[in-house]
Amino acid sequence: MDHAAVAHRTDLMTITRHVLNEQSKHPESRGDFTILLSHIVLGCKFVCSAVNKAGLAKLIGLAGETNVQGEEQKKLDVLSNEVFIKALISSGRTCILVSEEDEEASFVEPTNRGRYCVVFDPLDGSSNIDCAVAVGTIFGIYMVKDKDKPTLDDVLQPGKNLLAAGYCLYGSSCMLVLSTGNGVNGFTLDPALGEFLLTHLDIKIPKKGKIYSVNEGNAINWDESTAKCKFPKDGSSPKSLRYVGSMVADVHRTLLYGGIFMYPADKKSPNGKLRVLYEVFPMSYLMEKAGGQAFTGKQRALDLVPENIHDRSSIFLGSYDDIEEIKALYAAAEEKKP
Ligand SMILES: O=P(O)(O)OC[C@H]1O[C@](O)(COP(=O)(O)O)[C@@H](O)[C@@H]1O
Ligand SMILES: [Mg+2]
Ligand SMILES: [Mg+2]
Repeated sequence: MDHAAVAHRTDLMTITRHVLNEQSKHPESRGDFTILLSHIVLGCKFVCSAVNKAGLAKLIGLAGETNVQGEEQKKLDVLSNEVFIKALISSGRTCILVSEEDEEASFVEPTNRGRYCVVFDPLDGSSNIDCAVAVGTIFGIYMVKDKDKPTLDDVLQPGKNLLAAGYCLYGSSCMLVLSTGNGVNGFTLDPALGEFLLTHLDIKIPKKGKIYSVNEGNAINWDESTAKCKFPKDGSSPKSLRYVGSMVADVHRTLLYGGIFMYPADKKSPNGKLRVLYEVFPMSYLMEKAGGQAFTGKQRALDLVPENIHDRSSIFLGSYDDIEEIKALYAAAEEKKP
């Protein structure tokens, strides 16, 4: 690593400095948000190092427990969950925590409580952990109405009320992609410095893409509209299929290259597979902030109002024009219905 070259770069923007710059635009801000984000960043660094050495540290394989989704938990699911819960509570800025791995929402002790609710998927793409394929962490942040009287309604809010959302990709490089409302930025972890540096400023998804990402293995259970999604309306050649099976990796590629990521509802899973609060909402928020769209097959994903913390939803997200075509497909199918 040519540190001298790095040191001379004027844009040596760390994620902390970026968030502080954002904070300075809000004179009323007390820095709570910045402190919360710095603890999420710490959690991501910890999980990144654990993922990188999973095979060495005997972090491969099952933990021997089953989570509320009925999924067998991987050791890294459990470790990542513990790391984020500890980091979020020790920030002293959180009030309610919702994790994919915990059946119930956690209400932080009043003595150590803050104003933010964090919904998160500590380790996304669990099926890929043991084969060292890219995985990630997904999070969304809401504000509690009254931190002295927090209720589940503070998290069962539509996604459009999110204050911020992001994900951390543990892939060939470790990247944290974040939006606090103004645009989407990407930060790459410099392993030597241990710092996330700004490498992708103001990410904008291409208006149209050549790639679609879906588990084609479910195609047999799809309805007619879903089966048509990969075929561009203009009759040009079908999009190319790319599917990692980790939502973070598939959405990250979609955000940078354009196209569609989808996990549609089907005969087998009438509500789709992905969870509204800590998968669908954060990714939909980022997609919209980057100029794309997120659609459930019926409505704008961020307008959904979840009834339970582990609700699932069908989801199509990606390039603006591609999602417009999918919305037209579903609208046409709706019109044809008797
Ligand atoms: O194996 P399938 O049915 O294609 O599902 C893959 C999807 O499930 C997930 O792995 C679910 O997330 P978790 O790994 O966090 O449970 C997504 O990352 C991914 O998009
Ligand atoms: Mg997940
Ligand atoms: Mg998970």
